[in-house]
Amino acid sequence: MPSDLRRSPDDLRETPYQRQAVLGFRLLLFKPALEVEFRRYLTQQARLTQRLGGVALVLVAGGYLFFEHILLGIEEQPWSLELTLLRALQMLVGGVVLLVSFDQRRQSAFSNWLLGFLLILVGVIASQIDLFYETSELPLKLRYGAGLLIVCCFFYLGVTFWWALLCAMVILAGDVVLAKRALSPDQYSAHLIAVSYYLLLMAIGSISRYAHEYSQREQFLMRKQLGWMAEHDGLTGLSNRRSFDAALRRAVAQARREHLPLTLMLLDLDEFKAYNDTLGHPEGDRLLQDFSDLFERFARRPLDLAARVGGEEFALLLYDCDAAAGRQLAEDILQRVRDRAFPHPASRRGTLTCSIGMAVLRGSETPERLYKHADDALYMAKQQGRDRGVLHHAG
Ligand SMILES: Nc1nc2c(ncn2[C@@H]2O[C@H](COP(=O)(O)OP(=O)(O)OP(=O)(O)O)[C@@H](O)[C@H]2O)c(=O)[nH]1
Repeated sequence: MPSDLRRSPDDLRETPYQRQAVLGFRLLLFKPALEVEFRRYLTQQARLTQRLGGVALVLVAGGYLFFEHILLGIEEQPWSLELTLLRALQMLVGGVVLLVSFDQRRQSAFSNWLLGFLLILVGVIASQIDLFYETSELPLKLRYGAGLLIVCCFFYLGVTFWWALLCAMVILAGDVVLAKRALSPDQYSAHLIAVSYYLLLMAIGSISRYAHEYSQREQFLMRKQLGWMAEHDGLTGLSNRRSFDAALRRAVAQARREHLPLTLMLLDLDEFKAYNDTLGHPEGDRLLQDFSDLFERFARRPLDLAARVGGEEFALLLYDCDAAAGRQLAEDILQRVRDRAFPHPASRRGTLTCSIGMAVLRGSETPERLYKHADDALYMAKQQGRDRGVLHHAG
């Protein structure tokens, strides 16, 4: 595990990815919500190999069918029709794998078990075909098809380790059961050599797949962590300025298209420099975190966004919110901060207060202009004595 992922400093907000990295995943399982996300990631990663696997299965099964009919002349065998049907079924499964790999919407939800089931099906068919040859008098006998499928469980299709292991074990058990039924005691004893070879393949496949999936999980956590860091503020866990700017641009475009009001609120802690100077920077950081926990609850709708856009400056984007509703919400925030009474020994009140500047999107105003208006209103709130909200007026 990379050391920077393992670290979870007290002063930074821990992400689910860091938490999982600290907890570890030796059993190749994440916490349920993260596991769902990982499965989606895994299926996306395996899409190409699934496609190749599906095409390979159609070509290999089709190629064998051609070879068996044209070159081996299996028509004389009593099991010729069954073999043809089984080969056709293998080709059909290849087609289904191909289709599954293109069905992006449903893929991650059920592909793990569906692909596992298909692997078992093709594996058991391969066992049965091996046994046809084993009991025949043909000079050339095709063998070890089941072994090939055991290996395929661990690679190519993006099936998770435990599920792949279970599939491989079912194929192996199926092979043993079919062989016991179809072969004479002598033939069965000889067949056990193939079984031991399958066991070996299963062990090699398991070890390789375990190591591979472990590093895939590690990579997943790293990527997610990096993605999170690019969009969030490490101290408070709120969206950062960068993702806020992007959200603001999107919200302005959407509000204009839907003819809905959009309010931007900029909020600044009052006399925070004095707080830092009196209690120290680490206490200042803690206050920023506590304040963020309170503040982010005011982003209630799906398109609302709470962000930390500067040192002690926060922004709240309120979609489908007009001036009256924005004013009311600003009052609620100010009151909530007063009620929470964060001690601020260096302030006149003795507890923390904040100031809010608001602007409502007008006409063809740009996101930058909207931000500027909210910033001007915040400046006025500070000028008018702090602990208040001011709405920017046109003109
Ligand atoms: N602890 C801590 N302080 C920060 C952080 N970012 C900025 N600050 C401090 O926030 C303070 C902001 O000070 P000012 O801009 O003068 O604002 P203020 O003291 O709140 O005054 P008013 O806004 O006018 O009420 C500065 O002392 C910064 O060092 C941070 O991440 N952690």
